[in-house]
Amino acid sequence: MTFTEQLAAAWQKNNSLLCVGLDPDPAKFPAHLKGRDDAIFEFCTAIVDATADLACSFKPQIAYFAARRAEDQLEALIAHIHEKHPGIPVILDAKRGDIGSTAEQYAVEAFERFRADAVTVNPYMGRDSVEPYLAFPDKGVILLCRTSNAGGSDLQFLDVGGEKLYERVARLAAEKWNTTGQIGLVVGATFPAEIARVREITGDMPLLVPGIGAQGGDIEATVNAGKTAKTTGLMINSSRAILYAGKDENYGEAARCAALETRDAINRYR
Ligand SMILES: O=C(O)c1cc(=O)[nH]c(=O)n1[C@@H]1O[C@H](COP(=O)(O)O)[C@@H](O)[C@H]1O
Repeated sequence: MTFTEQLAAAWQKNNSLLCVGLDPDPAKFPAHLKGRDDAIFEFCTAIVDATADLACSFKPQIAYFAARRAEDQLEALIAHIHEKHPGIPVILDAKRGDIGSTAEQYAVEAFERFRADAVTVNPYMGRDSVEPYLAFPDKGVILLCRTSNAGGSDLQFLDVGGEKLYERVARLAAEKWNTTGQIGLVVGATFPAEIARVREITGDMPLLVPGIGAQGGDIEATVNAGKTAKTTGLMINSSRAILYAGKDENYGEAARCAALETRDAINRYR
C-alpha cells in the first residue's frame, strides 16, 4: 500500500484528520520517567497507544531524538507503531534538503533505517534534490510550502514573477513534480488564507498542517480552507498540546482526552 492509500484508509477508519506530533522533550516528562535510559521511547509509546485510534498519522520530529542520542529509540518507536497500530502512517519530520547524491542517503535513512512512510523535505534546492525520495514508490514526500512560523514570510512571500514563492512551490509540486502522486505539502494552520490558496492550486493533494494547539492556529478556519470535496485531504498536526496535556503518570489519558477533543473539533467543521 502506498503512503497516500494508507493515509486515505486511516482518514476513514479513525474518522480523523488529526496527526499526532511526537516531539519528546525530556524536560517536560512526568517525574516517574526522569533519568530512565528509555524515557523517550516509553513516553512516546504511551502517547501512541493512547491516541492511535484517534489519529490519521503520527509525526515524530527527528531533532528531539537526535539531540539526545536517541535515534535507536526513534527506530524502536516507529517499529512499535507499525507492529501495534498497522495502517497508521508515520511521517518522519526531518525537513531534509541537499544535492541528489546526499539526498539519496537521507532517503535511505528515512525509509530503510527508520521505516517511515513519508518524510518532510525542504524544496529550496529544487527538483533533483527531491527526486531521490520519489524513487521509493510507496513512500510520501511532504514538501515545505508555507510554514507556520512568522519568519516563513521572509522568503515564502517574495514575489517571483507575479506570484509568491510558496505559490510557485505549490504549482511546481502539483503540475510538474508530482508525476507519481507521492507528494504532499506543508502549510501552516496559522495562515488559513494561504491554505485556501494552496488547496486551489493543488487539487486534492494531501496537506500537512501544523500550527493548531500550541501555535494558536484556528481549527475552524483551517478545516474550511483546506478540506477537499471529500472532506479529507488534511493531516492537521498537534504536538505539544497533546503530549503535555497531563503532567503526571496519567499523561497518556490526558493526551487521549486532548486528542479526542481536537479530532472532534476538526470534524465539526468537515
Ligand atoms: O513540518 C512540520 O511539521 C512543521 C512545519 C511548520 O511549518 N511548522 C511546524 O510547527 N512544524 C512542526 O510541527 C510541530 C508543531 O508542534 P506544536 O506547535 O507543538 O503543535 C513541530 O514538530 C514543528 O517542527
